[in-house]
Amino acid sequence: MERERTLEAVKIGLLGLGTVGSGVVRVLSRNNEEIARRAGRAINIVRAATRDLSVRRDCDLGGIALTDRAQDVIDDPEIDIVVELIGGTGIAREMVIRAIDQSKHVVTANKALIALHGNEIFARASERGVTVAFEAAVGGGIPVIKAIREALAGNRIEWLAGIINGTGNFILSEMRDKGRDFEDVLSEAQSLGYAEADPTFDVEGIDAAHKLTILASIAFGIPLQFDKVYTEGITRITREDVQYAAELGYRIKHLGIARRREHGIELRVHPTLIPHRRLIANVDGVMNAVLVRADAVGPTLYYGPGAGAEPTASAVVADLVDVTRALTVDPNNRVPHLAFQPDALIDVPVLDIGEAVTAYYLHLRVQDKPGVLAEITRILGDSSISIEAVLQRPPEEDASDAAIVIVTAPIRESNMDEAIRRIQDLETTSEHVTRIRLENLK
Ligand SMILES: NC(=O)C1=CN([C@@H]2O[C@H](COP(=O)(O)OP(=O)(O)OC[C@H]3O[C@@H](n4cnc5c(N)ncnc54)[C@H](O)[C@@H]3O)[C@@H](O)[C@H]2O)C=CC1
Ligand SMILES: N[C@@H](CC=O)C(=O)O
Ligand code: NA
Repeated sequence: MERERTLEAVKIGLLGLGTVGSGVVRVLSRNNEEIARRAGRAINIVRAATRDLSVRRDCDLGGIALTDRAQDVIDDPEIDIVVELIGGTGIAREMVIRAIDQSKHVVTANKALIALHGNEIFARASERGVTVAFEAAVGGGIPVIKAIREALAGNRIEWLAGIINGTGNFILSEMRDKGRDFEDVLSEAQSLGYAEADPTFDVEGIDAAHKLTILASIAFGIPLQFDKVYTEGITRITREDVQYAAELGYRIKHLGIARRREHGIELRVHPTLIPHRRLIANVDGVMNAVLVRADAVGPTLYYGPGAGAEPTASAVVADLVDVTRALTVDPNNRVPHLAFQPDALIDVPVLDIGEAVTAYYLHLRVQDKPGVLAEITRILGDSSISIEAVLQRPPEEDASDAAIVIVTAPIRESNMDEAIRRIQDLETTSEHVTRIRLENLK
């Protein structure tokens, strides 16, 4: 009580008053007292920047001074902590570096910025003795960065797999459960504030790849390496594949997977079949989940809203509380940005996707003739690929070809590439073989 009365409020400068920025203003104002009791002093936003001053906002600004010049917020000598909620890697990067150079702490929700420029930003922050906190950058409101970085610090992490894009999971869930169209659900995700400014980042897997880059770094103690992530989005998933997967006992989810292997690390983002009984297969809508397998604790699962104004604000405000406590108690006693001490990061190679080992779902159309399946199984056998299940559909009325769906045992991706090439070359098969990776996640 004594401390709360004697310490001055921490002064925050906010960059961006869109979906997340407005959420932060609302949460900080509504829970002000509770937050001060946790942080040891009040946390007040005193100045905010937005690109267009005339736009209507979803929050009451109270006494917050407004500007359209982000640099004015940073250069204000009163500001202790800068919150970056503009997004992108242009002005956002410039402003974060400007804040660090003025020895100001930064809180950001910007995964693109951390994945692409985090190595540079954290090095600079460490030199200046400031913190750049980024809990909101992965899994929105789920405290997954904190969990991996702090609560699993006694473990050797073996792998993690996550549904880490709320927009994409919302689209897949609505398409499967309600038969809605892709474009229609995407528009709804945009109006709910879930999607990125450029929604191709969500649907082409780039946003998930940004997040996987960050998760892999804090899980394995490796530098951030976005350019090494193999990335596929959700745009080519068809209703038929969703149905066939269901008949075989699987759900299709868009996953980011980071796995430690003997000679390196797999980093991949793609649609994935998961047995329908797994908890993570039942994570729907805007919810995200990250499953982490570590040696001491075993499997742990982190679940919650992956996007949206207040869930994301929840993570931003938690970071503000953390930074405020560090300022108040002991500025030198900080958790390292990437969980491991900066000089202890190890540059373990990231494996090419051809070296990934996973099971597969294959869907192809074949001429309705005897012996076709035998030819396909021979080719798979030549590449040492075992078959676990087969679904055959008779041709639809008037059609001369029929669908075959095959589930294989785990195999190296390069073996599967070769087998698919040979299957596509057969005269009896249609040119395109759909391949979706399958993970048991045990
Ligand atoms: N929307 C969500 O659910 C989540 C978003 N994020 C991240 O949070 C960040 C912000 O996202 P949103 O709030 O959704 O974006 P938004 O587009 O709703 O808001 C961006 C804000 O930045 C302002 N802005 C743009 N350029 C500016 C400039 N030059 N100077 C000052 N202000 C400028 C805009 O006026 C707007 O107020 C992004 O990095 C995003 O990836 C992270 C987790 C969830
Ligand atoms: N566009 C992102 C927002 C949160 O990170 C998503 O949909 O997950
Ligand atoms: Na988070």
